[in-house]
Amino acid sequence: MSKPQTHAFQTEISQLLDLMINSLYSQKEIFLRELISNSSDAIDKRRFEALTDASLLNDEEELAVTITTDADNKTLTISDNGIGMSYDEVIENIGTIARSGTKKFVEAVKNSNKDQTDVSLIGQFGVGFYSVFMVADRVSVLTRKAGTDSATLWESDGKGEFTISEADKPTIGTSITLHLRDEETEYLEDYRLKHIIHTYSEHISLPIKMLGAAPLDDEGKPIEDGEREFETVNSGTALWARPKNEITEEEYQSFYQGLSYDMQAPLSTLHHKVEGNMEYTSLLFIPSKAPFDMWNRDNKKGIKLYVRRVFIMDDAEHLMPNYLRFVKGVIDSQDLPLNVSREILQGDRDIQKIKSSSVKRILDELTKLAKNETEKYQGFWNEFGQVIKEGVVEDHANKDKITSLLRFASTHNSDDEQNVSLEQYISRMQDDQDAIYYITGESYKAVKGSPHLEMFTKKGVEVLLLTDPVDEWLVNSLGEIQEKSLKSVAKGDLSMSEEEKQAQEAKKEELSSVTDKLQEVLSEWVKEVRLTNRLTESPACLVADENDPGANLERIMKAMGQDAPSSKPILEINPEHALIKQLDASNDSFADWAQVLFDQAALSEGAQIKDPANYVKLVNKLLVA
Ligand SMILES: Nc1ncnc2c1ncn2[C@@H]1O[C@H](COP(=O)(O)OP(=O)(O)OP(=O)(O)O)[C@@H](O)[C@H]1O
Repeated sequence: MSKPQTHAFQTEISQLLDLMINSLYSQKEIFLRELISNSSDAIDKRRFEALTDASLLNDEEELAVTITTDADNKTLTISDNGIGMSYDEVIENIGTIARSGTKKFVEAVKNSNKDQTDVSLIGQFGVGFYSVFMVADRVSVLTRKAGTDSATLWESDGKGEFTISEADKPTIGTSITLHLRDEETEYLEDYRLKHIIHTYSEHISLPIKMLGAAPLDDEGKPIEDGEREFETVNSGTALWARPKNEITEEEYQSFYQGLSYDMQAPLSTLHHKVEGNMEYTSLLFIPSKAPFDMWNRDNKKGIKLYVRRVFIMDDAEHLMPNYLRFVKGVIDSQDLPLNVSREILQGDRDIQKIKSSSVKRILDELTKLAKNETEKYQGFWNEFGQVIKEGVVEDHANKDKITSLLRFASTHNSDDEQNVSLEQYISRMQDDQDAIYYITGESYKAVKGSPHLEMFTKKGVEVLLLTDPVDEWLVNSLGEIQEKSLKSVAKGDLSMSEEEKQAQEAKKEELSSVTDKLQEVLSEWVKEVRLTNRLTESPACLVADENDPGANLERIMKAMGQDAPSSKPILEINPEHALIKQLDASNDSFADWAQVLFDQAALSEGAQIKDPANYVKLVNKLLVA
């Protein structure tokens, strides 16, 4: 047998271990949940691989997680008969390759208070195994991969290095032994361990076994040396397979926590058993709070696929659309073949049907909440609204339903809460109003103060205030709602009454020398200069041509590192403003005034000006003139 080899932990893992050992003080018990969850994954994998290679599983063997303690040596051992790891896999999986979540986790813990939020991050970031160093000062992993004869022993005190060597192990699977710190011996107590298992791992669909009590003699006293038998301490069954009316709220909640690591109760629980041509069970949860990684569109989705109670795969992307990536749950099919692959799922008609029914259930539930429990729905919208908006673009079949779920901030309200539905907006529209008006921009403050709103405010016309990046795509995808189209207040022409048109024509004549000259000196920056009917207080504003992308979309595209087709805006001037009235095309400083006017118009809609230093110079020059 070869000599043990010593390896250094990868830097990020070292940092993580340092945090585990020195900074995390609360809820240390979750290390057990992490190990049980890894064991359960490993057993699922063995069962799955045995579907194509029957030699990997022997019918008599009961797949289980076993927990034993040794009080004299202060050790706790968690064993499973899962898939196991080869020598190379051990090196890779524990110690060498940091998961993508590791760095983020280290940063998140460093930035947070030392309270329980620290620890609740562990599961979410997928850095589970290393949590053992919160309670142990030495850990050994003995593992043998299914289908092989050789085993591997990994050992470490968590301080920078680990050793690895070839070893003997009579059975397939993994045993992890924790040498508990002196102050952590509570994890040798059966009642404590059972309590943790009930709290966190009750619904793992595998038996978790511990030694039962000593047998009793004829007088009912425990026989000290009597042989103790292993007993299953969790319910060990698939919760979703049980009849709905036999499942308590607490059971649903603890199952949800096992799936999501979210300590809060879910907003809604949807449990359905579908029978008939296609049989399946779905248990879906809508969380109350957004997970930290919701914005990562490549991230795992929360649906686990089972076939006849056999776990097939996690993050089954074909079961939930992207915009519902926050939904967690299980779908268990009676009909799919056990060897179903991702490729097969992609084109499978039954899967499509399961997916569309699941989406319908979730959207119906949200519609119900929006109608009957507005406060609860508002809480949901505040957490997940931005993601739901993606649905309008992504899911044409359900566009109407999703549209009715949308909520926006509006000039009708005095704060930035997104709580106005399109239906409400339409019900408040003025008699002669032909469009749903909106403005997009970087922040609530920027759009609320935008000069583009001046005339709308004066006329009492409501404008939706859109500041989420996705809104730009949303407004383009929405189309007509109750025969009303959406119109940006910062694009194209605004409709005018006959009277207004005539008044503007007259002014146009009067100011033609000014507009022509402005057009000439600003030709590098603007497409056109024209009189406005949008402004009441400001001298000028920039608008985009009807079919141009607009300043906000260009800004967002640039921020995303994409090439934004840049288009020149139209400068609109307010003939009633003193500054415009004073403009004299024959004045020597006309070009300076024109530049200041243009830059101001950009600034007031929250955009950046191209040459700020020049702007300051020009303003100062004009101030002292
Ligand atoms: N009991 C085990 N049997 C087989 N492989 C294991 C076992 N425990 C851990 N591993 C391997 O080590 C890897 C790292 O485990 P770790 O708990 O750090 O992260 P993870 O399980 O991938 O993420 P998460 O904690 O989010 O589930 C696992 O992905 C798995 O490949």
